[in-house]
Amino acid sequence: MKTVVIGSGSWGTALAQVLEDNQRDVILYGIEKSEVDDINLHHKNSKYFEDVSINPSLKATMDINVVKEADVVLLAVPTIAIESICQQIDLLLTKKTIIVNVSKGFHPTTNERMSQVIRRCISADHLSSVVSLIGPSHAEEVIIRLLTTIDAVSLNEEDAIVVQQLFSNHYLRIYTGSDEVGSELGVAIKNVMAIASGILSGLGYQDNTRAALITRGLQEMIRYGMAFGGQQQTFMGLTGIGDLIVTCTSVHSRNFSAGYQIGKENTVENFLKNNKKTVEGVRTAKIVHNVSKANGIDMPICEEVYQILYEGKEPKTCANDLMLRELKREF
Ligand SMILES: NC(=O)C1=CN([C@@H]2O[C@H](COP(=O)(O)OP(=O)(O)OC[C@H]3O[C@@H](n4cnc5c(N)ncnc54)[C@H](OP(=O)(O)O)[C@@H]3O)[C@@H](O)[C@H]2O)C=CC1
Ligand SMILES: O=C(CO)COP(=O)(O)O
Repeated sequence: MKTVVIGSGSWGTALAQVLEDNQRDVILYGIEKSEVDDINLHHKNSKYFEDVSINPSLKATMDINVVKEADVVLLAVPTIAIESICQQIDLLLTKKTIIVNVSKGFHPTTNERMSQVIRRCISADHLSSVVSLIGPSHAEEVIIRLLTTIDAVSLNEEDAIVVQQLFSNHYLRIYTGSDEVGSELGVAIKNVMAIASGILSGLGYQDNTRAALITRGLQEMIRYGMAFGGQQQTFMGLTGIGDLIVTCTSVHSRNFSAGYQIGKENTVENFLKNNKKTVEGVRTAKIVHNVSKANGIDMPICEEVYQILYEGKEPKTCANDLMLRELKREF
């Protein structure tokens, strides 16, 4: 079974190495010559992993035609690039292919989940199914083979099992799941919560506050997810509380780090001016704001993050406003 991993960034490189470690037939496609050369010539991807050595058998290419022979194509690009990469590869695919999504967020203008974008852009003749490989997993840890568990979520159980078998090994354990809506909404919205968690840390709040944020943030994720047909149980799993914990508590998280800077400076200004990293929660905050308003879903934490990112509200004021909302029962 031939797999092409598209995107030679942090997550694409780490997942391609998993397949190479598993002695699968895999090639990594990238658009950035320096990253591709670094992998092929130095067995490193220094831009993302400094001096970590990667499996020397892993090969990268800048030739997109490699997808022509693929049985599985894994898309490891930011959400904003998913539509264009799907349109590009649909012209090249020659058979029904399993498309693996690992991106966490929504289409920037249609608000679709990633599997919806993929199904819209890849023609039925070329698509076996979409499998989302998602859960608590920082690339920085997977690249050095630290123990990690994630889900292969698909409406097609057979293909979810194919992906589970392909990627599982002694340091990466894959579970399967079928709640596409709940899982994709969970991993998208947790990025907004991670920004909030970083903001609170930057403001100087500590363990009590973070526990409150994670617990009440999970309630918001459940409320939003169930409004669109997600199952409550899913939010208790790897794509819910699992991914929420890892991103709200880790310095590896770009969403947490972005929030930390914003909280520390008590303003979003410098972050918006200088950020070059993939911080998916920024766009997600806007989409969650629009969709929750349109559907009457109460998302107070997400709303304050939106106010900070898009309306210039001061982080300190947001934290105070959240605390002084009308008192109510927990459940
Ligand atoms: N990093 C992680 O730990 C995890 C990330 N994810 C998710 O995975 C997705 C990708 O993130 P991540 O790998 O971290 O991002 P990175 O920013 O590390 O890498 C993204 C890569 O995609 C490349 N790229 C952008 N557009 C295209 C395109 N049209 N065709 C081919 N390559 C393209 C970028 O190239 P260039 O550098 O030239 O822009 C870059 O190499 C995100 O949605 C993220 O939420 C999920 C779990 C873990
Ligand atoms: O999704 C992730 C971990 O599960 C990666 O988080 P960041 O995008 O915040 O780095």
